[in-house]
Amino acid sequence: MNEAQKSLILESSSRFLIPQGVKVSYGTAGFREDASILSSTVYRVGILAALRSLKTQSVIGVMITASHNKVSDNGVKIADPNGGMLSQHWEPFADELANAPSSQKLLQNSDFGGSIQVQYQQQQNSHLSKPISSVPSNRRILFAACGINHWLKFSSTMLCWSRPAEILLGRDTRPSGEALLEAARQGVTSIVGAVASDMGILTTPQLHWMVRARNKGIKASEQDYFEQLSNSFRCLMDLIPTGQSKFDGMNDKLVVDGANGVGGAKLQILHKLLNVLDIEVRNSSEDEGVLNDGVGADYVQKEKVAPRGFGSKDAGIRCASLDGDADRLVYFSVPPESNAPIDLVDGDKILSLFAVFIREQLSFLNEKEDIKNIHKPRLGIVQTAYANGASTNYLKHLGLEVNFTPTGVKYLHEKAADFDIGIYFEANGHGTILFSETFIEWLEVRSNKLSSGSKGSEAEKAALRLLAVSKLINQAVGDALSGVLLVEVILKHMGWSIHKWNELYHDLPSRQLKVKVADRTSVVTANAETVVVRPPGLQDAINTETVKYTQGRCFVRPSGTEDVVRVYAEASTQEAADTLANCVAKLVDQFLG
Ligand SMILES: CC(=O)N[C@H]1[C@@H](OP(=O)(O)O)O[C@H](CO)[C@@H](O)[C@@H]1O
Ligand SMILES: [Mg+2]
Repeated sequence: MNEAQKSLILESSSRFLIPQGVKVSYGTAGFREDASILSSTVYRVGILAALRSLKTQSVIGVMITASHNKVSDNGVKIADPNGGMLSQHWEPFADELANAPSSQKLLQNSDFGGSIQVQYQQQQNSHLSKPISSVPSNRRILFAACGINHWLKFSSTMLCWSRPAEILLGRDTRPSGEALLEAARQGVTSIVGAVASDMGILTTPQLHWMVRARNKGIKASEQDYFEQLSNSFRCLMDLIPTGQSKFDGMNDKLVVDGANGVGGAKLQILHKLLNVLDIEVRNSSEDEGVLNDGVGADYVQKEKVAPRGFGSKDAGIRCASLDGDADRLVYFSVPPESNAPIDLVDGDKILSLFAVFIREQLSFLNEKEDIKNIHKPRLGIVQTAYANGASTNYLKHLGLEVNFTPTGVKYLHEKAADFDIGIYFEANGHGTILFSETFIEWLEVRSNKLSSGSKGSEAEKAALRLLAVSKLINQAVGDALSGVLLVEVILKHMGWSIHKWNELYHDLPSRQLKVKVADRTSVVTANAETVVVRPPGLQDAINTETVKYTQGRCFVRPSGTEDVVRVYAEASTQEAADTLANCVAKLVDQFLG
């Protein structure tokens, strides 16, 4: 590392001293802590993002948000070149940088130039080289993260990279966001030549969308985002079968809970642009309420109650709730009696609605004899063990391929990318539909052919609908705004009310509990977290309990975001699900307490 670079990092890092005794970890949602201790972490993530940008020679994103956490928390995560989550290989490096105890240590950990030299020497003297385990651990991580051939192209100083680092910065509405964004900016610009662009207050999915668009060389401003969503939405509206534009016994109105966060205000902008939907936004950041306090998708889904500002006056109206950074979405309807539980339409049911619609379009496309043997697009569904068993049964009965991954969007997203069309959702409402590049190309060719041969045919409309869905639904991450628009247009297409939609299947009663244990990492699971392999004996004990219940299913796993072991149980009645969950929670306590 040259002297100018060294002094730049030393000088800027002295403004962001690491708090004593705090150790942070880059989890499923990046770094998330009380906002008051985060500035050095965010500054260092800025450095990491610039290094990631140099390594990938692409635009990288940094989002300052703590999603559905309380307003005094904040967090930071990196968006990779494809708009997805930071590559898992780099997570340990994020931890090393964020936890480096001093500026000198930080300097060593950011020393790409040094790494290149070591790497280069190893390559040149491979018969003499030291075993990799003798290389300092931060360097080993870099080696794992970066292909050797790639490194060899560069000299020992990062100033020789062909394209300077470029980072897009975004934040949600938290009061701590502005200062933390400034910390991120200073981190980025402490790498020579790196450029940070402040994109302002955004939803998390907007920032991810912009990063993906920039790297694909397409228009990437917030206005472009709104235009792409509204144009593809209008296209889908125009393709609704005639005579299908009225809901089945339901008025047109949608009321959205914005969690007092960023999503409400952004939805208002979309709403104005669209001018065709009847949407009322409550709990917008412009209102009085506190972010995520008795509002938002996480609260509604976990507590199964209506958010603040909603009550029996809304009975019969279609309602939806976004989380604090608008990457989660659930629907619900409020009962006429004030203390009855709400009808929750969760991520599993949004997934099912999308699957029914996509499957219908694919069947229109496949109807034509001439393509039967040419290409059969593969539709794949991805869920986690938290998906309600009734949803999985429903999807399998439709003949769909259902896959399971561990909890965490990065796993679901990765699996969904294996298909021509991959639909993934967590029960909590985070999910999207991925279209492979080859499938999009195939669709474009096919819709062109159909428009010259059989214009106006169902097959042509199906191809156009699928193309519009691929533009409407965020291809980078789950996005509550594009999710709302897709749900709304599919309900119109089907002529379904929220009640009809909710009747697709009936959820099995379920219960989630948290158990505090001495060390949650002593629970090790396998098979997409459905089986405990350590401590020995715990899974057998869970099995013995679970078989006592009709339709019983139960699993435990250590949380990735809280210091607890989570217990999930399902059974044919609520009482049985509660009892099963409580018994298994006791077992967890006995084995690990
Ligand atoms: C049961 C549950 O809802 N788990 C959530 C929660 O993860 P845990 O690892 O369970 O703490 O936060 C993750 C990040 O937001 C989200 O992806 C996941 O679905
Ligand atoms: Mg969120």
